Amino acid sequence: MRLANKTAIVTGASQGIGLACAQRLVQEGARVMLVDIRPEGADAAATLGDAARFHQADVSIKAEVDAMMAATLAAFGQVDILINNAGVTHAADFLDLEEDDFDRVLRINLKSMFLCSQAAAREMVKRQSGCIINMSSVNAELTIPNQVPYVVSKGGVNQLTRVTAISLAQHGIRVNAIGPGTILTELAKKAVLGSPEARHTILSRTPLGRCGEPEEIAGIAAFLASDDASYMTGQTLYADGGRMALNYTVPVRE
Ligand SMILES: NC(=O)C1=CN([C@@H]2O[C@H](COP(=O)(O)OP(=O)(O)OC[C@H]3O[C@@H](n4cnc5c(N)ncnc54)[C@H](O)[C@@H]3O)[C@@H](O)[C@H]2O)C=CC1
Ligand SMILES: C[C@H](O)[C@@H]1OC(=O)[C@H](O)[C@@H]1O
Repeated sequence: MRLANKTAIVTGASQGIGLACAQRLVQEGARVMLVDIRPEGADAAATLGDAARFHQADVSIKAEVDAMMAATLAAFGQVDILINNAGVTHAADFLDLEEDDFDRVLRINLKSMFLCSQAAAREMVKRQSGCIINMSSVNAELTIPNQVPYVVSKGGVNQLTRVTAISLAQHGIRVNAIGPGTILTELAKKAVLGSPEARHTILSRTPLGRCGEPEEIAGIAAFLASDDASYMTGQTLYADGGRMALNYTVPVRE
């Protein structure tokens, strides 16, 4: 129960990594506001009992972020932890990519993290303590040709993590990121696991020989949110099956 009496906001929490993070934080004793643009998170929150609430919001829109913060303060009275997890991707070759699609991915994957972090930090400053966790990716440093705005947004997430960390350290607020590899969620199934060939390509670049599970990322989030990470800020922790350590392919074991 490393997070007893803490209040967390998790964005993109209706499914996937965000839902796993919300579930793990509740297991660790936190109260959690699950936030998502889709209403399905309400059912997930209901399964978590009194420790969880759901708020529907598009976290790339400031007015909706302000409403999310107000709802969290009304429900729980404080904000100690923010997990900026909401994210999307859009597949298109560079020459075919539309401006609106580029803007949408950057707005959701990067600008939303600035908006939510600023709103949460203004509350955390009052208590001179807090923790922000941004969901980055191995694709902050590796690239996928038809994922232009996605890889750009994730590179920005790593820098946003660093600049937010040095801006808020004086207030006792830590800011770190997690860089998952390929995790078995709807996003990855759509983006890179859509065919046996694509799956083989991913596994040929993953020394541990498998994709990750959302719960494996949630465990890292719980660590970063806890006092076990009290001297960590400005860092990106990669949980990728060894992908970032690899510069060649490995035999696929299926
Ligand atoms: N699944 C993977 O292999 C990896 C995922 N990630 C990152 O992890 C995060 C979560 O990804 P997954 O769980 O795989 O995705 P997912 O697609 O399963 O879940 C993302 C959730 O975010 C919500 N969302 C989207 N736009 C939103 C908005 N504007 N406001 C509020 N909620 C919004 C969606 O409704 C959805 O419930 C993303 O930031 C993604 O980039 C990073 C590396 C690997
Ligand atoms: C869209 C990506 O390909 C997806 O999300 C990530 O960051 C992982 O690399 C997944 O494959």
